[in-house]
Amino acid sequence: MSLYYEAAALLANPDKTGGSLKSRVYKKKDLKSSPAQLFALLTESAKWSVVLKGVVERSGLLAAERKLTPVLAILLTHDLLASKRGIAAPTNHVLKLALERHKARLAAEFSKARIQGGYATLQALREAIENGQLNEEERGIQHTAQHPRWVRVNTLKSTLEAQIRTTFKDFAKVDGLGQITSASRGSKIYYVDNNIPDLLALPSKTDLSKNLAYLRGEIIFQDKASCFPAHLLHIQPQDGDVIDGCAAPGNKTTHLAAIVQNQIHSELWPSPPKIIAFEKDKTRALTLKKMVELASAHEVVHIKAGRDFLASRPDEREFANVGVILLDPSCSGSGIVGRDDTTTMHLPSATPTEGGAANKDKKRKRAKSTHQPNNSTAVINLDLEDASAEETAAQDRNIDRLASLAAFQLRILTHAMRFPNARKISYSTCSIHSEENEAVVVRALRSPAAKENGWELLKRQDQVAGLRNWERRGWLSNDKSWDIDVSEEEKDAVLDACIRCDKGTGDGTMGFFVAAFVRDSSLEPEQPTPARTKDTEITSGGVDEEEWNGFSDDEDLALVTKDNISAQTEPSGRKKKQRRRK
Ligand SMILES: C[S@@+](CC[C@H](N)C(=O)[O-])C[C@H]1O[C@@H](n2cnc3c(N)ncnc32)[C@H](O)[C@@H]1O
Repeated sequence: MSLYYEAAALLANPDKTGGSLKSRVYKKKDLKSSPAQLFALLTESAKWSVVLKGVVERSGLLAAERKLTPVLAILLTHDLLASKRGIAAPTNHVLKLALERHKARLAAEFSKARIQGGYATLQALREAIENGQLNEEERGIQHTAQHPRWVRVNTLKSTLEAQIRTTFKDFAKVDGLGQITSASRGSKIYYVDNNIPDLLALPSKTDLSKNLAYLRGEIIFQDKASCFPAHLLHIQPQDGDVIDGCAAPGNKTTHLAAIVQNQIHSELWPSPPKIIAFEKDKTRALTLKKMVELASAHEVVHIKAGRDFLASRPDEREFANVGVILLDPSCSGSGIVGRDDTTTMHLPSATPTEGGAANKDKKRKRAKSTHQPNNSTAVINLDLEDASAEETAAQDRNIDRLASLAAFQLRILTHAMRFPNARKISYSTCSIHSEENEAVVVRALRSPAAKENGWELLKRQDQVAGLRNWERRGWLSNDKSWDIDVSEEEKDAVLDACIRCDKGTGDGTMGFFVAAFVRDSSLEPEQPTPARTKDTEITSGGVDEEEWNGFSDDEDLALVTKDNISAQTEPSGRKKKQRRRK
């Protein structure tokens, strides 16, 4: 099989092998071509596909050459037009012959696209592609603002000042984010964010992956929007313990830990607080553990590996001092922007005649994949590395999927509302769909859990300064997303309390949503009732031990035991005293 057929087969992935593109290429046993050559061909072609898609479409290549698929067309035109080596096949190879027949037309279309895009030379176009500065629009290639590389300084290990003095000593400070999003490759500049403390923006392709500060966990790559939930909770010493209900890979958990740790020396803090981090998926819990340890958050964070937050009992003694809950549940991921370790292959559509009945019988060979040849917006999204993302980007807006995600998100939110001493909850998603966002918030407010326990939305005027001033508030992505009877006044109040980040804006964030709930302070919380013996058995030692499938030194179990002991010996006046201080 030629290099190109092998590459196309790897993309089509008919066996549905999991993992990143890199692991699929390098782990495949029976390859004829070299894995390095295959990986380079696929990733480079994907980068260039933003330009090559239009070139192939305008040349009529797919209509004329029936043996070509959209993927093969991109791979071959890449090597023909953009690679110094040319097409890696013998002169008489059927694919090479097919491309050679259209070489003049393809080259002309390629030059036209380059000139229309404003690139005087091929080298200039190459640099723009390397920098990810091109975006596909209907009529050609366009420049696009770059998504910054956001870096949160982990104050558990370092300070903003120390990082500026060391890691970023060769970088110049700029006053506007615009200078970061329009910076050219390799620019050594940084911008200190004015909404979130200890957050820096750097030009998109700044590679810090081998930097010591990153490897030591002193800095963490975290999108600005993803820092909103922990900041919005505005945790105070008297708030008690914190639950992170959906924790892996741990960006928000470690952010919470940094916030809590900064205040730990406060006299107001009645006892060392803990952050209880639930993660249902055992594999992701391992990533969480690594991240927590690297960030030096392990003294504060107690990981509940493989544990479902929905199965937790709010009235367990262990949670008696939980005053704050952060919920960042699984969502459609529709707000995610391409990470540096992802790439997209844009596929050319076939000619208008291709989908016609006459052609249907011709049984043309087309690689099976997520794309359809006649879909002009067809893309294949590729994870290059086996990185652990907060969420996986959604391919489409599937109504049924949104409805089931929204039902799960509502369940998790209303479950949190039943923790007897909880006073603050944040709810966030990296989705742009209001079905998963504003609609979940309204339904939660209407739920018995909210009404019985006196939960209401944290109004904009009561939000922490950096987020009160944030201009992007809630909105409805479509009228049907909110099929609840809500007065205009109520709707305005809800939308104003909700915070949005939109992708592709000058804010340089991903698409994101967050809202916070607070408890009506006139309602005295119920004293937590000790869980019955049977329930204790269900949620502690015995079952955990059976289910445990992760770390060998079972710190979760140790914690449960310790907490149970401390709960039993804790003076009962402590919680009352704390509440009086509020
Ligand atoms: C969006 S991700 C969380 C990202 C994380 N908050 C961060 O900032 O790094 C959602 C996580 O919740 C986990 N999850 C989903 N349902 C859960 C449940 N019922 N209990 C605990 N974890 C859950 C998923 O496995 C996934 O790792």
